[in-house]
Amino acid sequence: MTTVETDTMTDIFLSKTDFCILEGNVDNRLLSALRVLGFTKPTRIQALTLPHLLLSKDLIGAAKTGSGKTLAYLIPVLNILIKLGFRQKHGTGSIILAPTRELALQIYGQLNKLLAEVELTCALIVGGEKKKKEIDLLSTGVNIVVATPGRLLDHLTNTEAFVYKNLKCLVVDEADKLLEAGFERCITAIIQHLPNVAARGLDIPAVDWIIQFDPPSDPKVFQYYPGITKL
Ligand SMILES: Nc1ncnc2c1ncn2[C@@H]1O[C@H](COP(=O)(O)OP(=O)(O)OP(=O)(O)O)[C@@H](O)[C@H]1O
Repeated sequence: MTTVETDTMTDIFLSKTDFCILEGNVDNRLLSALRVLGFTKPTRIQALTLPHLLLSKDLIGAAKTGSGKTLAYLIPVLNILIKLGFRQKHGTGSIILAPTRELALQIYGQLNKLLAEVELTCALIVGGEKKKKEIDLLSTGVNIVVATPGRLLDHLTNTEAFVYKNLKCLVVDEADKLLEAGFERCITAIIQHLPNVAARGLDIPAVDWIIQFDPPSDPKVFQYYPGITKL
């Protein structure tokens, strides 16, 4: 897709065309999962972000709770890994970070629904669960990891069999909450472990798109996104 095509796709999406517009750009099995879920039209944040994320652009998106942000990033994340032919031997291609177990579980639930017809593997790595079980799981080569920060950092540091050198996407869900919860140091340490992501950092100038149609009431919140506190 060129930029013009990207803009056109956004326009078509915003004029309430359905997910069929993604045919040819998104794997049919993902589109089929969307149909099974009964999702026909993208929400506004999905319409605004999908054309960019499908081109693997870096993006910060802000929209109110319940607006469909999870699918907005899950569809492109899965599509990228499918396109690249990710198998268990390639290890983890995407990490999705969430501030709480509850949110991580919610994301994991949506992820599994989208993966109904796809062979990618996924795991939920959250504090409070048995570490040995997670180590065994990570050792099998898990393509998508949904995690809370503390437990993820623990595995990045201590689990030798955790293969993440092929990582392609890092999603920081509810980044403002992650930092509110005092995780900033932990997230910085996580990013230092990650190839590609660490090299580029998460600086605002390195982000291709910032899509924000429902900004937080206090703009200062943006000062606390990971990677920009030094600005
Ligand atoms: N295109 C769509 N059409 C219909 N329903 C959708 C669509 N996209 C997502 N949903 C549903 O809308 C609900 C809210 O979506 P989601 O949890 O992704 O919102 P969110 O913006 O991530 O919320 P939060 O800020 O709480 O994480 C979910 O039940 C989801 O399955």
